[in-house]
Order: sequence, then structure tokens, then C-alpha cells
Amino acid sequence: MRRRLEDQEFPAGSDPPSDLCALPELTERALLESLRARFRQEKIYTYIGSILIVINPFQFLPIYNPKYVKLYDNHTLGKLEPHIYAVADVAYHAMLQRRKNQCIVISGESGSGKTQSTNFLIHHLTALSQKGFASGVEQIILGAGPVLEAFGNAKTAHNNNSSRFGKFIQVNYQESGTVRGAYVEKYLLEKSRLVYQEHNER
Ligand SMILES: Nc1ncnc2c1ncn2[C@@H]1O[C@H](COP(=O)(O)OP(=O)(O)OP(=O)(O)O)[C@@H](O)[C@H]1O
Repeated sequence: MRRRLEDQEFPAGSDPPSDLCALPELTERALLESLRARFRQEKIYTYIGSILIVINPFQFLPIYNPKYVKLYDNHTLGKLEPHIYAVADVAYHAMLQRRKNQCIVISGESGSGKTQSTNFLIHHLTALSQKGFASGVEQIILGAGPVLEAFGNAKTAHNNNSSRFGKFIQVNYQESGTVRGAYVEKYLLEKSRLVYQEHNER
């Protein structure tokens, strides 16, 4: 079996599955090989069932424009290439259909792209609700970010603009599905940074 997996390294040109549940073997090696092969093709998003894995590309990719907002509007998860917009879309439509609150948890190590992913999610959630593109509400919600960052972000060894606090963002909708506003709650601010930082931090 081990031999088979070693042979299975994805050569350039072959396509690993977009949902890792489709792998014949769910070993750490097979998972990492698949993610690496997809990343080489600039596919930073991969599903494991309904979980979305993101690998930070540290470069701009042209996959967040209005064309993509439209593409991922009201589709079934897994029908299209994995994308952060797909996750936002599923949550939005599940909320409308089931009339129940939806929750998306974003986690990862420092510098992995959590803040950036949050911004993409909010962008898509508000764009869906406006049935168009960027709206005033989106700008107001995203505009709160830099203000909070001015108080709670700092340079660390892993990230020049690292959030030193957690955020719980609640986006509120009217029954029609239009965004009404948002509420941001901060938690676990790293207060110790005020009096002590490592030599390459601030
Ligand atoms: N999808 C993406 N496309 C392009 N660049 C990205 C993407 N996600 C993250 N980045 C880059 O990685 C940097 C770090 O990302 P971000 O600040 O979102 O990480 P984080 O997980 O919130 O970090 P921390 O936990 O330290 O706050 C960003 O400033 C951006 O340059």
C-alpha cells in the first residue's frame, strides 16, 4: 500500500481531486501531496467534504471579481471548483431556506490568511444580498476592520500585520435576505504585547 502511494505522487498535468474525500487513501502523505499538486496549479482551495482548506498564495489571484460572485451564486457545494465564495453562498442560501442562523469558523496558524478569508466572505455575503456587486454596507463592515486593527494588530515574526485578538462577526439580515448591518465582538486581545515583544516584533 505504501508503495502504491509513493507511486501516486501527482505528476505535473494530472489532476488530484478537488475534494480530498475522493482520495483512495486518506493518509497524511496523500493529503499533502494532493494539496501541493493543486497549489502548483494555482488552486489554493480544496474541500474535505464541507470543510474548505485554503493555502495562502501570498500573491494576488484574479478569482475574486464580480464574475466569480455570479458564478458561485446559488450553486451546490462541490459542483464548481472549491472557493471561499462557495462557502459563503451555501451559508447564505441555507439561512434563507431554513430560516436558521449559520456559522462559519475560520482557523489556522498566524499568517495563514484568516483575516483575508474573512474579508472575502463578507464581500461575498454582502454582494449576494445586494444581488449585485460591492455595496455601501460592505464598505462600512469592512471599514471597521482597519479601525480595530489600529488597536489590536502588531508585527510578528510570522505576519507584518498580525491580529492579536479574535473576532466574532455577526452579519444581520432582513427577512428578504438583504444585509441590515453587522456586529463585531473582539476577544482574547494579547495585552501582554503592550509591555513585552520579541526583538523582531513590535
Ligand atoms: N487569498 C489570499 N490571496 C492573496 N494573498 C493572501 C491571501 N490570504 C492571505 N494573503 C496574504 O497573507 C497575508 C497574511 O494574511 P492574514 O493577515 O489574513 O493572516 P491571518 O491568518 O489573519 O494572520 P494572524 O493570525 O497573524 O492575524 C496577507 O497580508 C496577504 O498578503
